[in-house]
Amino acid sequence: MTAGPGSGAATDPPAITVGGLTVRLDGALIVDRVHLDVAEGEWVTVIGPNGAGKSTALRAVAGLLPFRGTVRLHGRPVEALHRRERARAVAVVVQNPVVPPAMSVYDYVLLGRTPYIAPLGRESAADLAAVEEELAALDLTPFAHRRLDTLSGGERQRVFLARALAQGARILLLDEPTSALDIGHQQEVLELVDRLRAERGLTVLATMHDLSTAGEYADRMVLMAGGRVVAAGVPADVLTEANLAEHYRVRVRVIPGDRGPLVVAVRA
Ligand SMILES: Nc1ncnc2c1ncn2[C@@H]1O[C@H](COP(=O)(O)OP(=O)(O)OP(=O)(O)O)[C@@H](O)[C@H]1O
Repeated sequence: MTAGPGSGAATDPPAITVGGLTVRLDGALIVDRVHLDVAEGEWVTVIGPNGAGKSTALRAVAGLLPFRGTVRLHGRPVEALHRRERARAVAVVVQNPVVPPAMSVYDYVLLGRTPYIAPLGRESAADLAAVEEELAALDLTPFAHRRLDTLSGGERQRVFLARALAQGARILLLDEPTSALDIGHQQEVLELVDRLRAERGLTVLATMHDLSTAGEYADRMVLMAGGRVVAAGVPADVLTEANLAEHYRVRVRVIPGDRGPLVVAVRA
């Protein structure tokens, strides 16, 4: 399960190792003994119906939630990493982050550089250059001085991604990174992440609802339902009519496409 394009040398630990991951929230079992390895440079997307536990699993991998089991990032237990170390190792784009509404886009993206700035210190020229690079990469330069609360949903989503990229982490966790984007920006953002993955050797673990798009970009997919992994493998093995009918309770047709299976819901 760890093999895939961009895998590191045989002796390198996977970028992400998850073993027996179990999360309870307010006593309820939300993630149930999940195992998953993501190789360095690989893109794995977690799919599954609403409430399957995808976001919770992702947040646990990021070290943002207490869990049982193991989560290792480049071989190191996530809970052993200090805050700054963890932020240099893994950047997360959560769904609907709480943001200071009056903050400018520039200052918000600059927050991504916090793990590199000494406490009470000032940002360096390299920090400012990193912010400008990510703003340009996401077509956000014209918005640099706009307040966050004046942006459209899609513009905000690109700002969240810019902040995560500015963090310079080699692992990117993306929870529904394109849910607020129009089809053009959806493709633009995913292409950008894919290009940066190749250029910077990033490892991507994402959750997505658009199954065809998810299959286009992922090396491997994981289907979760009821907190458990119920299917895993290359997109063509996971995006099957039988899997989707069973776990989404919908009739679908899966058509072979140039870049992966195309999934279309059909009326009962
Ligand atoms: N504090 C909590 N106490 C109890 N249950 C919770 C708590 N927080 C979340 N849940 C439940 O955990 C389940 C999984 O939520 P999660 O957000 O991980 O699912 P998801 O697969 O990402 O769903 P979606 O596709 O809707 O975003 C949901 O049923 C949710 O209601």
